[in-house]
Amino acid sequence: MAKKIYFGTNLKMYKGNAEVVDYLTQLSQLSDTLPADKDLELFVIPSFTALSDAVAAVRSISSKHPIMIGAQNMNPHDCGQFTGDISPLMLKELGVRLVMIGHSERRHVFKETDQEENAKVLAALKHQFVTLLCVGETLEQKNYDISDEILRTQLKIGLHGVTPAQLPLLRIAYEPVWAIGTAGIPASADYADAKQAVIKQCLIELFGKEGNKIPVFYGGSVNPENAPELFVQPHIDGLFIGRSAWDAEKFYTLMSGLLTE
Ligand SMILES: O=C[C@H](O)COP(=O)(O)O
Repeated sequence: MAKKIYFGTNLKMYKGNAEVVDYLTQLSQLSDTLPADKDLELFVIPSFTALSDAVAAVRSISSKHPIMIGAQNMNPHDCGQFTGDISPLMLKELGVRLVMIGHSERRHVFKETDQEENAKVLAALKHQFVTLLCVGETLEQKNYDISDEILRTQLKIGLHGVTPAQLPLLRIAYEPVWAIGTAGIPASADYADAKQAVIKQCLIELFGKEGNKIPVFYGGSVNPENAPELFVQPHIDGLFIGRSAWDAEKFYTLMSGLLTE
């Protein structure tokens, strides 16, 4: 069977509700024209305020490749005294299917720890969300040549207590912090692939041969120029894109170019 291919985008704090609905309407129509014989998982992760209408928008358009809607963060508790936070039950109620945990901006701007990411991962899996754990080293850590240790630590703590039965819901995104966003320097395909191999090896150590089935994506300044080389790397199962995917047509063009090559 052909290998499953993954494409996703995190809209960060850039699109309001109306803009997300327009974007998803356009992207759903376009995704329907992507090659029907490809096994694709497409996901879009908008801000919390757009989630309800985002779910409705993708449900209202039939596409051969439906888009899964995800949340950018989640409190691990079902309810409680956590003003300003959003619980798994609230996301479930809206029909959200995926939760992203430990994005670089959550870790470095909001100072979330590996232990906090672990509590969120366990809660997301308990509630049957597709659970996307992001990992990645900072430039300082890269310069100290401790990237592998950092990735292994983030995975070993972040995934502590995950059971083999939960693995089909798990996704990992490797996003080197220095490669992300407007100030980011894209990782070379060789570097990205080498780190993805470290991640895959660690997943095998944690979960045995089932660990090798966990999809691992690359993210960090993916663009139309570097996507083709990244996409064909042996340890990269999908691309997780920011800026280059925020225009539906450009995202579609990037995906269709890779799928028809
Ligand atoms: O969540 C997505 C990543 O942070 C990548 O963003 P970027 O492609 O704009 O660097």
